[in-house]
Amino acid sequence: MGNEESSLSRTEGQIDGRPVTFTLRQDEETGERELVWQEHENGIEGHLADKDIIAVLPVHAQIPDDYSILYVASNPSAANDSSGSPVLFKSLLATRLPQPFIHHFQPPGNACWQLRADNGSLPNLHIVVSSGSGTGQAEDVWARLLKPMLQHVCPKADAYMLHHTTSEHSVAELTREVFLPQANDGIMQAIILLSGDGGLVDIVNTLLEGPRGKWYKKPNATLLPLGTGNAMAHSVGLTNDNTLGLRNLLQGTTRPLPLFRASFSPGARLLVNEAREERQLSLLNGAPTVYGAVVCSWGLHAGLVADSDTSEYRKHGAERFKMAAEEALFPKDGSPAHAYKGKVSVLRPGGRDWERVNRETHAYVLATLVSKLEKGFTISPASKPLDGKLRLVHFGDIGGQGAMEIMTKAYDGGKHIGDERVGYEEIQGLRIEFEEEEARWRRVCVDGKIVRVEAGGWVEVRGGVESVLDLIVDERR
Ligand SMILES: Nc1ncnc2c1ncn2[C@@H]1O[C@H](COP(=O)(O)OP(=O)(O)OP(=O)(O)O)[C@@H](O)[C@H]1O
Repeated sequence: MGNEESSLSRTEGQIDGRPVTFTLRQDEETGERELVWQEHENGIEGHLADKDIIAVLPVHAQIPDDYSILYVASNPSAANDSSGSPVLFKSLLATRLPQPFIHHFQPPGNACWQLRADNGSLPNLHIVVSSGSGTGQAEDVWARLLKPMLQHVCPKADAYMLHHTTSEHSVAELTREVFLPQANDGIMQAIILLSGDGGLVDIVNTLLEGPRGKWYKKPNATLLPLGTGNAMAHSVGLTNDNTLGLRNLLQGTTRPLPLFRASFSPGARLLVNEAREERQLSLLNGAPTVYGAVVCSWGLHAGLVADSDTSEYRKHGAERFKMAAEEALFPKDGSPAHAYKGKVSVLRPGGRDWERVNRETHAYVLATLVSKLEKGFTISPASKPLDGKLRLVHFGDIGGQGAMEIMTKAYDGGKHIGDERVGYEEIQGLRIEFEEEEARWRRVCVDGKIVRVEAGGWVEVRGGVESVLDLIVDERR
């Protein structure tokens, strides 16, 4: 958008039928941009911040001056209700908007929203409302944000299938029963996921479990970030505005979602139901296997994700990770932070041999495909959205205080990688052989899921898995 002085940035028009003067403004200090209008009749001023705007859409080809501005406004009742949608859907009808504004917010010609129909047929659109994600906002976000927006942009508002999760198995079942068979039939599917990283990972794992035929057509998925960490959403930049993923949904294009594979020794089990139960993992060539798009870790990170995965901790949102970290680094019984025993080896890009990390004990071993694990926590600053590069972050037993210093630097824009105690590099593979007696020190985190490995067991992580899903990302940001 231009500045206030440009003639292009000031027009005479209408807002919901009332004559106004539009101006584009940019705050000199913050750089934040907004559309401002002043009503001719009464001088009342209105404004819309750039960050609140979802899209600007033409109303009809025969009335080229008219556009709908779709935007969000904060939900006043959300302050006292942790399951309330933080924002609500709104729209305005605007006539003769400044051209730079239209240019900036009109979805590009290749935006997926317009491509979601195959050969002119209706899009096969699925909406997955994951009621157990995060602090339980998905239902209200569906009702007060996404649904009204779909009714606005989609002339056939019932041309979608709505799925509400009822258990931790819901997304996997839906994928097994609907997404995978349809993909194998060559049907194009678009999935809008109101969830955290977990929903995405459940879909990917189930797609990879089943046989994929010759006609397999990758579904595309878009996220409304309603989990706790929302690592993928933060890392691809879709939380840079206030629209809870809606701008990304209307303006983004498809990109293959890179994946890694974590293979385990035969006794590895998935922990569920707050670690009260364990489940078998799917087998690939006889080895229990999980796929991930975000992170595979052992040590402090895996421990705090596992320990904080209770309904009591979940009430605290992303704070739960910090609370569990505090307890792990400075245990209440006064004991030191745990030194994790095991052999860690890496396979470097282009290398053929595994190379041992020269250390007997470890505090943090984490391989990731993304830059951020939660808002502001930049674990891998070199990672670019969906670049498919697996990176390792690791450090040894440096005590609770030392680990806290490193975590604090990670929250400060990823400065930890400049700390000499931290190892950081691109890798092709990671292998850990566990040398711990106690089971809780043999827990591995794969995208929020916790796998417990048997005594003397191992895990091996490899990048470069064939993508089975496209993610919608607005790369223009
Ligand atoms: N209705 C439900 N009942 C029980 N479990 C559910 C229900 N809906 C979703 N779940 C489960 O809750 C978990 C939510 O995971 P998700 O990743 O979406 O959110 P999160 O863990 O809060 O966020 P993140 O992974 O981004 O930190 C998943 O394991 C999912 O299977």
